[in-house]
Amino acid sequence: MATTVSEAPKMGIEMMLERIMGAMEKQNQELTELRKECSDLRTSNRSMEIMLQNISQGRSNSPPGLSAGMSPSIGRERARSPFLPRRSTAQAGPSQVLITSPSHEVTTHSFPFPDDREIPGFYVVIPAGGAGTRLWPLSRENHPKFLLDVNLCGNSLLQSTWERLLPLAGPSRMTVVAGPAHSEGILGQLPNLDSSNLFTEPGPKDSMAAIGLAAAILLRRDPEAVIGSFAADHMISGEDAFLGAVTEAVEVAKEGYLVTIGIAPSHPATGFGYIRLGDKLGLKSAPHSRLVSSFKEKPDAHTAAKYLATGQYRWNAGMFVTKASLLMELMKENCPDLYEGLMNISAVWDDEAARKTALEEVWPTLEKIPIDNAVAEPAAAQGKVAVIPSTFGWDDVGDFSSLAEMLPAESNKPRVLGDQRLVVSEQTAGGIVVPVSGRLITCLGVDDIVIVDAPDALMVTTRARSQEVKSLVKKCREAGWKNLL
Ligand SMILES: Nc1nc2c(ncn2[C@@H]2O[C@H](COP(=O)(O)OP(=O)(O)O[C@H]3O[C@H](CO)[C@@H](O)[C@H](O)[C@@H]3O)[C@@H](O)[C@H]2O)c(=O)[nH]1
Repeated sequence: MATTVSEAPKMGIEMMLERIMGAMEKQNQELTELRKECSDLRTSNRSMEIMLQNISQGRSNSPPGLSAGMSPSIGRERARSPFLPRRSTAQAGPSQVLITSPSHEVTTHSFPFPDDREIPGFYVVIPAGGAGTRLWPLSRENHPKFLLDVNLCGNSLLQSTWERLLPLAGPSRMTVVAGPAHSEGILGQLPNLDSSNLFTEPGPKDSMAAIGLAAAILLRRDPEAVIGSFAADHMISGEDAFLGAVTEAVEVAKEGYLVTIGIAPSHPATGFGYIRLGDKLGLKSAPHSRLVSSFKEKPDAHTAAKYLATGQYRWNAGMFVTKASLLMELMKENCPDLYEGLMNISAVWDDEAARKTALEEVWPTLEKIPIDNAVAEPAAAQGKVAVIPSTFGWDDVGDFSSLAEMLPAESNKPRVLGDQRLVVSEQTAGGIVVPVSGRLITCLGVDDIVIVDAPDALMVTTRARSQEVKSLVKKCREAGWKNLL
């Protein structure tokens, strides 16, 4: 059809617009490519930096099973797992920690604290045992949860625990109890830990034997010692509130109590101890302290719900502050064989040959029991346990679901722990994806999913069942996959 005179300018404008749009699109494409090149360059620079750092520190080794990751855009950038911290605490500057409280409020804060809070005669004991199997395949027997930088903040959970408590005890009164398989890893991560303060146990005998061993040794070194045991693998926010609570706990411990720290419960969890608040102690130096009228370790769901409804209960944070002498007395009363065994071992601790013999002979005979059942429950019934109800954020990073809570959420997307570029998703809400192997992970329409993609093992579950990863690990063991656990 012929073009009329009135249509001619319109055609010209349309063509011009088309050309402009075309040029803009081309520019956009070029910009996208440039951005990608920049990002790749940044990544490869970072990876070279890390490689150089590792070479200069003689740390080119990777953990078995967590090595060589590949991705189309980032090549072989991951010589080691990103979940193993690259720095020891001596080299680490103030670190940012991303933490959630039971109310799921996420906060960040910096360490270290001012060092004028040291408490003379106060010793920190960090029992570091257990693999944290609910975080498999991130955690392994050789690289348990406490040695991992689970939220990629730059510090392992153990290093964060150390830095958090250092201001109260100073390096000479910081101690760790762990198995021989982890000694090297612990000393590597905590270069300021005095080797004589690393109490190596021949094998896992649960928390009473571990904390009791430290108490028995410290009691011989300092009969007036007040000790505080703090799990190696918890996350805490609100440093002032935390240090304040521990300082109050020490004051109460000096009065002859076994002191716990109480966390306001957010749901009827069955994996925690429950503390029933009793009367106020009325101590000037510890204004928040209260007596504990009962202590129940890990009640069933029904009982936990009943406790919650009363408003009278707190979760036990897994921290115990007490005179070393009182802890030993309580052990003597409630588990006399364990007491005797530990006293015998501690008597020869400083003589290497005698210690070795005592450990070989006595350790295997010791009762395997958590401190909560061994002494906290019976001592509470006798009115010997106190509590400082806490106001700080606390999480025991028990499983992938609690790990997910620490990450910022975006609607209709899973939370990604690691390289965001490796996860492409569509209508996938509420889950968590951990891309470790370096390959692309895609998901469509699967809500609340948990995907952990290590180079040698892929774990898929739901957030609701992430507590049960432990049983999956057991099954893998039975199926002959011990080398991957
Ligand atoms: N060295 C060593 N440490 C151990 C051993 N067994 C446990 N531990 C350490 O002792 C602490 C507590 O042990 P868990 O086994 O992790 O205890 P839990 O089931 O989490 O329960 C405890 O903590 C809860 C809070 O997380 C509490 O609510 C509960 O009452 C209890 O105290 C952790 O730091 C753990 O590494 C062992 O054999 N050896």
